[in-house]
Amino acid sequence: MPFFETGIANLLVFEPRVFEDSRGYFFEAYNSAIHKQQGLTYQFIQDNQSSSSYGVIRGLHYQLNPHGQTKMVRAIVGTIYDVAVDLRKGSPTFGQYFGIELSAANKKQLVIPVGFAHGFSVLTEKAEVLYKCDGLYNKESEGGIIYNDPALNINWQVPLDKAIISDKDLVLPTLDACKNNFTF
Ligand SMILES: Cc1cn([C@H]2C[C@H](O)[C@@H](COP(=O)(O)OP(=O)(O)O[C@H]3O[C@@H](C)C(=O)[C@@H](O)[C@H]3O)O2)c(=O)[nH]c1=O
Repeated sequence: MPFFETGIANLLVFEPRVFEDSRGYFFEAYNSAIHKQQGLTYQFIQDNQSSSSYGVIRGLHYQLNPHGQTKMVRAIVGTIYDVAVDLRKGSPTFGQYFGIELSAANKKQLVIPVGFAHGFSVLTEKAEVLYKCDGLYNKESEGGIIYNDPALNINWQVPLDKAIISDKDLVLPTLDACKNNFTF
């Protein structure tokens, strides 16, 4: 199976089999049957794409239930450091994060279940990120955690004094300040 554990339950890395020949390469970026064989039964209904320059940090974001989203994230241009924070009530890894480089070159994807906050930093001059979601965007359910929460202590792998961050993300609360709102 092309899925690998991360040390956080149900947070998985997907590594597709890549077929290379004289024309270039081919791979299945998503095949629902392979996910079903792994016991993953979500149905993706929204695809998002964003482009960012070096030093951008987006996140950490989540949507509250019943609008929580499973996300399957990859970089199709450049390299990102992708981060998922476990927000699931009662999880032995609550408040812990997993980070991984996802790149156009390594073709890895992070499968992030409902109950995680998600964010990424951009490690190359430019990165384009594509992610599938099994729930639609719901502005009223959006929530987030500040990228530099000392309790999370995320190493974003870019200089934080030069990071490019949206006004919205700069005023997000710490995990401690919002943890009682979670419905996961
Ligand atoms: C996320 C989203 C945003 N938008 C709009 C709202 C806003 O005007 C504009 C930009 O939105 P944001 O600033 O929230 O974009 P961004 O900061 O890239 O938000 C994304 O960050 C990553 C880390 C995630 O995990 C995503 O789920 C999403 O939250 O796009 C949609 O129309 N649909 C969507 O699904």
